[in-house]
Amino acid sequence: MAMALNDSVSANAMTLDSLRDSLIRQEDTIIFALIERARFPTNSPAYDHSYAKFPGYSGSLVQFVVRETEALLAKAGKFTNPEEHPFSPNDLPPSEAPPYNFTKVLHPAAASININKSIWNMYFDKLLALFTTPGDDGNYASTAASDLVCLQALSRRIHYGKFVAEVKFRESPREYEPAIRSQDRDALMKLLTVESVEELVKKRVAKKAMVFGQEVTLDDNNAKKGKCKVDPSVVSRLYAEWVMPLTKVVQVEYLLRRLD
Ligand SMILES: C=C(O[C@@H]1C=C(C(=O)O)C=C[C@H]1O)C(=O)O
Repeated sequence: MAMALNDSVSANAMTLDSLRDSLIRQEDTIIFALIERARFPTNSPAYDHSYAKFPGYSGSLVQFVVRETEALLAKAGKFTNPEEHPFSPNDLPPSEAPPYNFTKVLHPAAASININKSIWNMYFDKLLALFTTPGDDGNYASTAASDLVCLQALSRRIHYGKFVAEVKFRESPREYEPAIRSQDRDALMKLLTVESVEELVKKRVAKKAMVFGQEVTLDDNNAKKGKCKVDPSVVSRLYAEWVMPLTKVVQVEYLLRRLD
């Protein structure tokens, strides 16, 4: 069973297997988020800087929604959890919630790693066009809210690389230490890569997209063998080209600082 890392039991029992279970569960979250976003057409005005002017703000509607939503969630304490990473880190108010003592698993340098800019660019410049249909139905605010759910799910999964790297380091510090001391990114990348696991992930996410994206009917004879709500090959490509490589970038960035 996948448990949140802020559970003290799981912090003690944190293993590569338990982290991989969590990554597997997060696949469901990501795929359902994509399915929800795919209900809307591309709705390009949401991303157009000249579409609207919100008072005191310059930028696209989606940037406005992300910044304002994150500001609210920051006040409510969301980003005090080391699993969460904001997309607008420079504009955030402090938490107004009582502090929670999250179990300290990571090296303190982890806090300086946030690759959401790369995730943002990947999502808007590459992924979005692959799983939405061209068109405009005017639902820009709901579309932007759906985008943020996708971005947050992807970000959480990709930044989980910090915890994966920590466990890999703890399991074999003597293998990692020389590469960390010589700040050798390529050697670290090689050490932490497990191709057999990556192959399974690609196949499993395609299968999940097929299962989760089916039309469910009570009459099996009439079951529509139609299109999936999100193309399984796009989900597999998302993981192969972006999610897993970015997770590994986070792992390398974390390990480079692990002995600071
Ligand atoms: C996350 C891990 O590290 C690497 C990244 C993977 C991923 O992002 O799914 C899978 C295998 C590894 O190459 C892991 O070993 O589970």
